[in-house]
Amino acid sequence: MAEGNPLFHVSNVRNRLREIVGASTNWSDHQEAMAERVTLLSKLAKSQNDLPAKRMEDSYLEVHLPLGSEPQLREKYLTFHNTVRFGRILEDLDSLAVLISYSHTYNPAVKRSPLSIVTALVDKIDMRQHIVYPDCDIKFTGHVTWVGKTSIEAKMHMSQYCDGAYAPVLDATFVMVARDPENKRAAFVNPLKPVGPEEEKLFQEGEANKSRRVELSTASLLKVAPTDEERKIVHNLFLNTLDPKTVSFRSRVLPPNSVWMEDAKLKGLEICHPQERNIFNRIFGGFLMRKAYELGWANACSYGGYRPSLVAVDDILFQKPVEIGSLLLLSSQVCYTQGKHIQVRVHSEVFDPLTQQHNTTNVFHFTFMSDRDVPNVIPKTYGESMLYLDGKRHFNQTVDH
Ligand SMILES: CCCCCC(=O)SCCNC(=O)CCNC(=O)[C@H](O)C(C)(C)COP(=O)(O)OP(=O)(O)OC[C@H]1O[C@@H](n2cnc3c(N)ncnc32)[C@H](O)[C@@H]1OP(=O)(O)O
Repeated sequence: MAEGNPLFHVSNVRNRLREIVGASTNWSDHQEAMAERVTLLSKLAKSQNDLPAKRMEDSYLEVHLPLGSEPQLREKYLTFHNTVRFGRILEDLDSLAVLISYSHTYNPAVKRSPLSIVTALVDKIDMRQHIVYPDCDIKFTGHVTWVGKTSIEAKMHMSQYCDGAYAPVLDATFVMVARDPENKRAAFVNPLKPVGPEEEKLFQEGEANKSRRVELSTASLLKVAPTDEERKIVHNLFLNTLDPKTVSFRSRVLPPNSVWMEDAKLKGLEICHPQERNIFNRIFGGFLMRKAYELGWANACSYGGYRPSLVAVDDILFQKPVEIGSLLLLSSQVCYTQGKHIQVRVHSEVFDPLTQQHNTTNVFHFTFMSDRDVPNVIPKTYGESMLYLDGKRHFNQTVDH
């Protein structure tokens, strides 16, 4: 990518974002800052054709996280076991994806961007290396790889400096969505013009990713019945749990080396304080990912009896924004296992104690690996069987066989 593109220190990314949208630094000023943003409505493009096409290099960014050369940064990123907190990396990736999207939509004629860019989906994060060292410098790079009318795909890479060179750690693909200044309606983003065969390929992959997402959501088990093969799997799991001593569909016995799914849950609660807000005064997506990841990790750890490593993250869906002040209920479930692998789903919802209403805000999928084979997780109910199949689908998608 082009040389001379901006290079940021990780701690400057969020300051830069605040400047771009004119966000308040104090919670007490947030209403005033929001009122100012409303005046930017007239700056929105009426159609995508009114916006100049951008190139991939226009959004290319490099961000440094100098864990090796700035030891004072380390504390925030350190686990008890002297590795890097992956939840913190998720926060950095989220901020970077937003800054990349703002770089793509940058308009030198306006001081503040009228767009509110939010995270819609973490399509996937592939780990190329399982251990991240807390005392070596980290570098993130990334740029826009595809755009729709109001959505943007950004790909990012993280690498770590070891033995004289940067070695790849992970590749991440995020989908961001542009909204109006009040974050109420979708807003157009600049078209993207790929240059050369390499960029064409990235763009085509982005197009294919979009079609794949549509296909997956059409085949969702929340909408349609499982396939024939999946039905057989569920029926076999059911048959394996029937008590051979009784002629009954009701007496269920846990097979050896197995755990009922209902016993493989871990739950948590977050009170969403203003400190965790994003530049649009909603809860920061990276914070939600960190909390969900840590709960999912703790569940996988207690399930497998060993500290697991992360293999992949896929399909983190941000369905609804989380308002400041919400009670956020997080619920993690081991939903599929295979050999050393543990597939965990974390569901988060806001609960309104006054109306007693629950609303799903996010669903997260994480694949972990233990150092030894783990017990098989077994569904008992039909609903659990669907979670099991969904977990299996996610597992097959992320882990190479
Ligand atoms: C430091 C700063 C951090 C700031 C970042 C954050 O923290 S953000 C905080 C975390 N994220 C959030 O709070 C977002 C919560 N989710 C939402 O508000 C909403 O679900 C949403 C705005 C993302 C999407 O809403 P809708 O589905 O109603 O939007 P709409 O139908 O208008 O679609 C707008 C565009 O988004 C695309 N789109 C929507 N959902 C998508 C998905 N799951 N995967 C891919 N693309 C998706 C559509 O194809 C369309 O693109 P095209 O028009 O191109 O076809």
